[in-house]
Amino acid sequence: MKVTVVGAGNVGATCADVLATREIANEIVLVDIKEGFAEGKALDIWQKAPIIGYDSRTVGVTGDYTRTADSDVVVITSGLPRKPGMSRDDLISTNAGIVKTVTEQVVKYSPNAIIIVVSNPLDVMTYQAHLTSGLPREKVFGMAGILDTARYRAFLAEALNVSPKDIQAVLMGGHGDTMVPLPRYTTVGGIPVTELIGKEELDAIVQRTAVGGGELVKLMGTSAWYAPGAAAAQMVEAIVRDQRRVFPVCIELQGEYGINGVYLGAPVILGRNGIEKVIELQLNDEEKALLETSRGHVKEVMDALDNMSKASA
Ligand SMILES: NC(=O)c1ccc[n+]([C@@H]2O[C@H](COP(=O)([O-])OP(=O)(O)OC[C@H]3O[C@@H](n4cnc5c(N)ncnc54)[C@H](O)[C@@H]3O)[C@@H](O)[C@H]2O)c1
Ligand SMILES: O=C(O)C[C@H](O)C(=O)O
Repeated sequence: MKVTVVGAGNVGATCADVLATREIANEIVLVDIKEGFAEGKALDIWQKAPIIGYDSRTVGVTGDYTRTADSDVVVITSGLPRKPGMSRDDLISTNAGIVKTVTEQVVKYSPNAIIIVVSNPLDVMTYQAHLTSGLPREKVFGMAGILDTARYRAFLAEALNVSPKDIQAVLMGGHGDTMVPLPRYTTVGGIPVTELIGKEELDAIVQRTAVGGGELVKLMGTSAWYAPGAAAAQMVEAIVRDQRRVFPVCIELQGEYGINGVYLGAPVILGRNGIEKVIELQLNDEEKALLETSRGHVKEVMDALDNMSKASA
């Protein structure tokens, strides 16, 4: 299997490193626009192979998409990360241009690839990749839900003093402060989380999760990369190994949850064909209201992207 990761910065290089270290693909191509940057990162990952013991080949290129030809999966991480004081939406004008150019090159050389978008603002950059590639929603979708649920699971594991491996959870909605927590569907080793933790503490964890990206931006001056890179690699793994994993993924809803034509996080089955199925949960009135708020916010930013595209046409 051949996997391309576009953007050899913090998230892209971490994703490529996890793909190589866990031998998820036998050939990994890292692409960046900065001269020599992807080549250096790929060489460094390859030189780690004898130490850790893996044989996935990593290759880096500067803007040479011929080297990415016939990739099975492409992960797009190119674009600016936010700085303290910024929202993800503030990145839209720069990153839309980058995601558009990159997607054009990706589909030119790998027309059959499945595309996973990571660049922010995530839901709208996934929409941009969909518009540019013309691919069906099953083959172009975004990574955010695995990261958001991982944060939630990590906070819960800390609060309950249990292994994060035993916490199962799902979140929905846009990747941002309007994400939709679903504590009703959170279990700890099969036990509903509400039996193990009080409402106040759980609400505080949900709130911390919603602003989890911002917490890290404040601490580091730029956004997170270890968990995001690993989350994108986990999606690649589900596809190349046809695992049919159940993950929350950013996908264009086409009537599910009563929503049409908006990119939002929802639980799906992920396998060899990309999105194998969108799972429709029975939401209660409170959850439906939260999802509607999230839909409204993402739709506004999608409309802003449409207006930008019209203005520049
Ligand atoms: N979806 C998520 O959950 C999530 C999580 C973390 C970060 N992100 C987003 O991912 C993006 C990357 O974050 P990062 O921390 O890796 O940033 P970074 O600055 O470390 O890396 C971005 C890389 O993209 C490259 N790049 C820019 N334009 C390019 C182009 N046209 N072609 C190829 N490469 C190009 C840059 O040279 C840089 O190396 C940001 O937009 C960030 O907000 C999303
Ligand atoms: O917070 C950010 O800007 C990056 C990413 O979306 C995250 O949640 O870590």
